Amino acid sequence: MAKKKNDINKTQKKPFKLPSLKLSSQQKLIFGSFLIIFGTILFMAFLSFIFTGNADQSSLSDFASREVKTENWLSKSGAWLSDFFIQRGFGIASFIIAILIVLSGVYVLLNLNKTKLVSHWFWGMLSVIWLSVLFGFFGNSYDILGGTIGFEVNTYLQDYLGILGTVLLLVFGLIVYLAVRFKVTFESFTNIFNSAKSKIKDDFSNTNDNTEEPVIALDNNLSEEAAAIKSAFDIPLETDEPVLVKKETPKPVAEVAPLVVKTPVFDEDDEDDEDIKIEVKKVAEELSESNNLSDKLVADFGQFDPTLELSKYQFPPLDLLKKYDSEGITINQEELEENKNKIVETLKNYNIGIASIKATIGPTVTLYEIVPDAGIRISKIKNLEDDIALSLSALGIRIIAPIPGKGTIGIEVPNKNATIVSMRSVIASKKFQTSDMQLPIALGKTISNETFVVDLAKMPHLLMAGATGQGKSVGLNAVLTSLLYKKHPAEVKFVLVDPKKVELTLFNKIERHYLAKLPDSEDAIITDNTKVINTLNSLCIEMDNRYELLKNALCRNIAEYNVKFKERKLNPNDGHQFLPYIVLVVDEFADLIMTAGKEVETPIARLAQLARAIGIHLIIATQRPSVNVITGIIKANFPARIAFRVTSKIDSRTILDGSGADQLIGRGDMLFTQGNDLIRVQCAFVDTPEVEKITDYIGSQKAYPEAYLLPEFVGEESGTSLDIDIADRDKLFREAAEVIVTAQQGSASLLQRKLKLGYNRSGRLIDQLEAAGIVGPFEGSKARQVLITDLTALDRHLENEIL
Ligand SMILES: Nc1ncnc2c1ncn2[C@@H]1O[C@H](COP(=O)(O)OP(=O)(O)OP(=O)(O)O)[C@@H](O)[C@H]1O
Repeated sequence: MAKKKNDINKTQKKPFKLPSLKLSSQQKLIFGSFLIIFGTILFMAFLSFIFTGNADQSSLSDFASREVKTENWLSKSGAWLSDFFIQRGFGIASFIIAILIVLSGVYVLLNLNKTKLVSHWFWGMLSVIWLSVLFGFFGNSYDILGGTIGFEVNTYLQDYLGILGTVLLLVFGLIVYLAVRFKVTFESFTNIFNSAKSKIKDDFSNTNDNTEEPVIALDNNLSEEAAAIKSAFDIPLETDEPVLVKKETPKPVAEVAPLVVKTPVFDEDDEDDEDIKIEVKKVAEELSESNNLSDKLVADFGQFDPTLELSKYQFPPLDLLKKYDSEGITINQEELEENKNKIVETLKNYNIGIASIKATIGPTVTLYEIVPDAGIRISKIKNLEDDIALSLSALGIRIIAPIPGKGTIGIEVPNKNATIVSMRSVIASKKFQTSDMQLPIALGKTISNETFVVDLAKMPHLLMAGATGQGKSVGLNAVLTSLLYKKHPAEVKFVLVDPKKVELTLFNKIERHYLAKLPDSEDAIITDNTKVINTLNSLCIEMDNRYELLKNALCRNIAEYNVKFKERKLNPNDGHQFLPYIVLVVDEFADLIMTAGKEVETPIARLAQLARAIGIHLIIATQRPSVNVITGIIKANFPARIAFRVTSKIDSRTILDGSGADQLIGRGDMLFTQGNDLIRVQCAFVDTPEVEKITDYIGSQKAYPEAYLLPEFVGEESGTSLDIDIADRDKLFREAAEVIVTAQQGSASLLQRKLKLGYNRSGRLIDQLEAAGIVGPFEGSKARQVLITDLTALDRHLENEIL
């Protein structure tokens, strides 16, 4: 068994592989052009040698001497090279070598298939040898024809085979060459012969007006053999009328009979069979090509570039952002010492000894890490928070006991002079510039003065809370600015909800670049609460539509989907398109939830639960982080939270599930969490004039014809009660009825799938169908009963309704 396997392995030919010689583009240019020039030099020298070879004969021995003149076009080198290749080598067949060298140069330069080049060299050199041996016959009178090698090999062969034997050997060599190289067969010879013959015959018949007689006469003159060859060729030419005449003529019947037997047509058929085989192979190749249509498209047009429509778009330059004088941390040694002493003393007062203390200076706070003496309870230090704050006479002291993963206790003490973390410094940081995150946000700097960059796509939604005046709006602007500096308008769209009507208005200028809106709305920035509800529901429809696209494309998330689309594996005719990320920003969420309640909460919760995979991300900011604003369902779906300073411990608990936010010092001092650790960050500061400059810069550039349009949402006003007026029915009512009747299944999710609708609209459609008596009432988890049996009955039902 094993042996058999081995045999099989042996018989399986491994494809010939050239040793890979990797050349850089520059090396290819140098090497390729060298070969082309060298080959051309050889060619010119050889050509010149034919005329000047004799004259230069004598000068070759004095190659080194400058006085000796040569007549070759390429002087001494030309004369020497020609003598080497032609006189002492292969004779005039050496021209082929020059051509092969030029060809090699072209292959290297254009990076063509090297296996083909090897084949050219192999067959080229065989031709050189064959020709030089052939020309060797004339070596005595014209020695340059075959060169020394050709002459010597020829005479050697003649010694053993004689002239005739040598000629036959060369003919045999030629046959082998033609058969192997050009796949010439015996039939192709006969075909050439036949076609020549038929041409003569055609010419002959064309010159005679009376075609019938001479053809018969010609046939009569044919020998049996010749007639057979003729018929072999005539049969495929169906329009060849003289042949028909010949077949109908009774006279040559006797000849026709053996024709059928002897006719080489069958041989030709056999050959045809072989051709068919070859064609089958071709079909297979074509098939494989069509499978890799996307590869071909990518090879022809390159990957799809979503930024093409605004290919000249310029990202805002760094100069638009302000530099601050108070930037850069200055270490105030005195302050450090003073704080350290106070900490040590305070702890000593409570009998807590310290083994070591270390300080890390951040932009707003300094972290003192202490290692207490062995045997000290951590809770004891934690309880001293207020006492330490008192003794340091500073606001915003936070004790982290212990610092996760470090085994030390941290005491964060605000610096006397806080430094501003400018947006410019975080945007310019290497960490942000080189990040390959999908939606990178440079939030600010950590306590150890490192730039803090997070990926919104990973969060996947963000909840921001903080008392008024503590830096929320600046935080939102920092988030939006980060995305503007990193993402092309084709890659991200913002849906901005701003009930305060002032904070986000600046972004109006980039409406046609970066904003998304409802088809019928005038302003892209939403300030009206009813419009917010429509927009949120529209986003839900967009989400459902995107899920449908992802499902059809067999992708798990938007990143995979977009990669597939860029690789041209998804057909735009099937509704596929490049999907930009959508970032929904809601400022003053409290205001919204107070006025719209469940109507806002439901779509927000739905988006928060489901939208992460399809690239819709939510950022919600609120002043009042109370439980009736940040409800359980919202909290559960927003694992990433930012807390600016809040006024009470309760608020801190609502937003962070723990205290800490109440001990912040304000002005952009914040705590960030993504589920586990709390990270203290100084938010980057971006002022309104800076945002204005950025939006002006972007707004002045070429834009899309309009903002990114979200799917249309038919609002609740269209009614949900069961006594729905016929005129108020949804535009898709009839279609929905047909879907339900055809499937005999009264479910809203069926409509959602088939008509690509959102949850709410399909629910409303079902209500309307119920009101129209097409489906039965709601039956809990079961699908509703369909009361109409088929489409004809449905037509009748709807017609009666109108009457
Ligand atoms: N990151 C920061 N660095 C320095 N100063 C800041 C920072 N963030 C905010 N501030 C200061 O705090 C002030 C108020 O900030 P901001 O307008 O963002 O507060 P807010 O929380 O949005 O207030 P409101 O809820 O009333 O709109 C700013 O004008 C600025 O002076």
